[in-house]
Formats: sequence, C-alpha cells, structure tokens
Amino acid sequence: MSKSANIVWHDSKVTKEDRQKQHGHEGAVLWFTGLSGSGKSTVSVEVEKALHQEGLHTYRLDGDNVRHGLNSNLGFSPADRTENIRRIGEVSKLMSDAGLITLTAFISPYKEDRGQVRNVLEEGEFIEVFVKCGLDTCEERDPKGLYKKARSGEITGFTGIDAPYEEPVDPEITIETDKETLEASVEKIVSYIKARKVHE
Ligand SMILES: Nc1ncnc2c1ncn2[C@@H]1O[C@H](COP(=O)(O)OS(=O)(=O)O)[C@@H](OP(=O)(O)O)[C@H]1O
Ligand SMILES: Nc1ncnc2c1ncn2[C@@H]1O[C@H](COP(=O)(O)OP(=O)(O)O)[C@@H](O)[C@H]1O
Repeated sequence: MSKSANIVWHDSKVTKEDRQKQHGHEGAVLWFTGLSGSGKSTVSVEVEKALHQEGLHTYRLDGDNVRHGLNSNLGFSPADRTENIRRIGEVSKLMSDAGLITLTAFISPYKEDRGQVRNVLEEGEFIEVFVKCGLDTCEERDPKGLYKKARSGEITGFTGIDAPYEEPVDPEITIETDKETLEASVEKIVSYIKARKVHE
C-alpha cells in the first residue's frame, strides 16, 4: 500500500486562478542553478528586487538559508542533495500555487533532480536559469573560502572539485556571469518574465 493511500486531497474554495487574478499575474518558479560562486544569490537578489519594484509578488529561497531551517538535517551526499532539491521543488510548487514568483538559488547539480522539479510543476511554470561561470572564475571569487578548503581537503565532495555538476541541456535562460555584467544578466531575466506575460 502506498504511503498516501489513506490521505484525501481537500480542495479550497479559493482557487489558484482566483489568487492569480487578485495578484494580477501567474505564479512561476525561476530556478537558478550553477556552481558555488557562479552568482546565483547575487543575481537572484537583484532580479527579485526588480520584479518587486514592478509590482510582482515574489519570494526567494536560498541554499544557505534553507539549509539552516527546513533542510537542516541534510548534508551534501548525492542522496541528501536529491532530497534537498525535492523538498525545495515541493515548496516552490506551493508558493507558485499561492501565486508567487519564486526564485530559488541552489546548486542543484543533478539534471534528473531538476527534471523532477520541472515535472511536479505545471507546463511553463518552471523557468530554468543556468548561471554559467567557469570553475576558474568561481574559484578565483571564492566568496566563502570554500574552494580553498576543498582544494586543501578540509571539505570533501565539493561541487566542481570532487563532486559533479551536470550542466542544463536546454535551459529557458542562460546568463554568463564571467562574461556579462550583473545588470545585463538581471535585464535578461526580467525581460523574459515580462515577455512571458506572467504580468497582466
Ligand atoms: N560539499 C559542498 N558542495 C557544494 N556546496 C557546499 C558544500 N559544502 C557546503 N557547501 C555550501 O552549501 C551551499 C550549497 O547548498 P545547496 O543547497 O545549493 O546545494 S545542493 O543544491 O544541494 O547541491 C553552497 O553555497 P553557494 O556557494 O551559495 O552555492 C556552499 O556555500
Ligand atoms: N557578473 C556577475 N554576476 C554575479 N556575480 C558576480 C558577477 N561578477 C562578480 N560577481 C561576484 O561573484 C560572487 C558570486 O557569489 P554568490 O552570488 O554568492 O554565488 P552563488 O550564490 O552562486 O554561490 C559575488 O561575490 C559577486 O559579487
């Protein structure tokens, strides 16, 4: 028997469409993925600010923050990373259902895990943003000093050093933070959202 066999879905009287109408836009999930130090946090913070200024309803979920709370029992083994992403995917789905534009900033190194999140969301709701940046630049930036620790062996299983990062194959948006300015990356993403007419 499946774990959910005795659990019955309870509908609300306020629908997703009702909430969208009240907000004046649809929900969506901007899923930032990339190496540590590629710029996921920096860019997503600025994109959220820009969208908020446009009157859109947003919420941002960030790797470090979520790992302090909801996912504080998870580490960085492949299984824990998969569970981390599964939970964030489910939270994003709830937020999108609530009518928010959710911005997530997680390394999310496995293609299959990101694909699972895309699958739990409605068609078009998942917008994959590949934060592309060469490992050499990420390592040079080393904003938290973690690459240094990974190189010295103080941290093992670090993404890009001795753990894999599987690049997106066909992301909705690619930004190249080692080639373009922060402003250009933000503009690219905000234009995509506007063109997609999530805003009525
Ligand atoms: N082993 C290892 N590998 C990668 N990253 C590590 C590791 N240990 C700690 N950190 C810090 O945790 C942040 C990544 O957490 P995420 O939840 O985004 O990772 S994942 O999606 O589950 O792979 C990541 O933050 P960002 O630099 O913002 O990406 C690191 O600061
Ligand atoms: N074009 C750019 N876009 C984003 N970040 C940049 C850019 N150029 C330099 N940086 C710097 O790179 C670092 C990226 O760190 P962070 O946003 O924490 O990455 P991540 O969340 O992917 O680990 C920051 O110190 C940021 O100021």
